[in-house]
Amino acid sequence: MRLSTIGCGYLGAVHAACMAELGHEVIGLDVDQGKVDKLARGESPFHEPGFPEVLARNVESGRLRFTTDPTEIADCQIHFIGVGTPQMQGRYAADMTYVDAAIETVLTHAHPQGERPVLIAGKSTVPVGTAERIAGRCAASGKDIAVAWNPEFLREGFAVQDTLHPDRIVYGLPEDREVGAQLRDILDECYAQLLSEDIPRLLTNYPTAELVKVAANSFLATKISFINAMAELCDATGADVTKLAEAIGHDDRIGKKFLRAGIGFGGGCLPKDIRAFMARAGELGVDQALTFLREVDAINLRRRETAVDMAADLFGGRLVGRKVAVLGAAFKPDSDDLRDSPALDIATRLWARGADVVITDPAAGDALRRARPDLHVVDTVEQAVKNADVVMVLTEWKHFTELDPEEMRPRVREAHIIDGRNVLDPKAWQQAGWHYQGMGRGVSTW
Ligand SMILES: NC(=O)c1ccc[n+]([C@@H]2O[C@H](COP(=O)([O-])OP(=O)(O)OC[C@H]3O[C@@H](n4cnc5c(N)ncnc54)[C@H](O)[C@@H]3O)[C@@H](O)[C@H]2O)c1
Ligand SMILES: O=c1ccn([C@@H]2O[C@H](COP(=O)(O)OP(=O)(O)O[C@H]3O[C@H](CO)[C@@H](O)[C@H](O)[C@H]3O)[C@@H](O)[C@H]2O)c(=O)[nH]1
Repeated sequence: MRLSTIGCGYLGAVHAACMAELGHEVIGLDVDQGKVDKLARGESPFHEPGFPEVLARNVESGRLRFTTDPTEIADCQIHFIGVGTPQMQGRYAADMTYVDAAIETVLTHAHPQGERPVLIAGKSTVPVGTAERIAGRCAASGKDIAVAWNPEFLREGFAVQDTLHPDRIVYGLPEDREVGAQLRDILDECYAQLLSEDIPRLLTNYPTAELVKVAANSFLATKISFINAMAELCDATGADVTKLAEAIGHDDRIGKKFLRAGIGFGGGCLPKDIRAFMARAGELGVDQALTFLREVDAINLRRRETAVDMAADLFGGRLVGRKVAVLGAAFKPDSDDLRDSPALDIATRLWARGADVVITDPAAGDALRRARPDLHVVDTVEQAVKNADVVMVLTEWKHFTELDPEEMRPRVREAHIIDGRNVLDPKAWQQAGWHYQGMGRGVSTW
């Protein structure tokens, strides 16, 4: 099939390359000339394991192309919408201007031919009601262009694997059964190879598909904030939240995943998605249903200040003149994404309280230098920790979790380590002479 992906960021570029990997002919359209030039050369504009290989292979084969010229999407059967839906400045709601612009691009340049409608398949995370609104806009255009909502659940760091082996596929379809069945068949043809692997495929109406996405992210965010609330209790009582999470996680009904306490969640999805969901619930007059998400957000943001206070408390509450080595800038390991990164936020707060902050990240260094020229960014852990008064592990890159405390000890001025992700072995660090502090990890011989 001939497909387009409108928006070639973390989601769209990976989706485009993976669809080409499935044998489709794909054109990726983006408004960012620099990004398109890189992608067209087969070079990844961001850090995502496994993506460079899939990208290069499919660009080379000619099945995958990238452009800024919208006329090139004319004869595609499906247009996947993967543009951003960021939080609006100063508000909780999602900024829908990019989605609306992408839809206008398709309506202007797509040329439906033959018996089947051209399909707009929305992958961006949007407020419930968007698909219906866009379908209305398509109908008004007079062109034979229809809409399905096909939310994306990939995780950064696992984007290729998650796109090629998703744990479920959801199609939000129009209520008209005949039209809906036609759109279902078009998507089935696109995903035939995935569906042959018995991946669950759920057919829903538009609002259900849109809600599935934000409900999933709200649940994940809630799980993380729940365990971080428990971390606060652990700090107040000397209990160990990592043991607590392990113990409750043995109950299948709770499960072990997403119970890692620490400095909390960030990234381009969870924080802005729960806020946009609350804003939309308010518009729908059901804001009370989601007031718990305010608490989820508040608990999450509190973790960042808690980490800063932990560092300050080591020096009687004053960070002025203290050298803090921050290990990690990206919002999670195996990514260079700095959007709403707890690590970067903490580094900024430390700096604002007068600390001499030196930060390093195995992948996000260049992006960090561009985004934050005010911060002192270095290439290596050795440079970062040199003469540090406290070392903070804020992104759990393997590179950091495997650090040797014995080898690190002579490099620092004062041997304080704050484990913002609860990923280090406290005993190993203590035995090497460090004062170790986790987040809600207490001090226990057990
Ligand atoms: N990043 C993820 O892991 C992920 C996973 C699932 C869903 N999502 C959702 O997918 C959407 C995209 O997220 P992302 O992380 O890829 O964002 P991103 O910022 O990395 O990418 C968005 C891209 O869209 C481009 N763009 C903006 N307006 C355009 C237009 N009119 N025409 C063509 N291109 C345009 C931008 O230049 C950018 O390259 C969001 O709604 C997000 O919530 C993201
Ligand atoms: O137990 C945990 C698990 C995660 N995190 C943090 O939570 C954030 C988000 O992590 P993760 O969900 O793995 O990353 P994303 O790539 O943002 O993926 C989420 O957001 C995407 C965009 O909507 C969805 O597609 C994915 O399904 C959803 O997991 C990161 O800062 C993690 O450090 C924790 O603090 N504790």
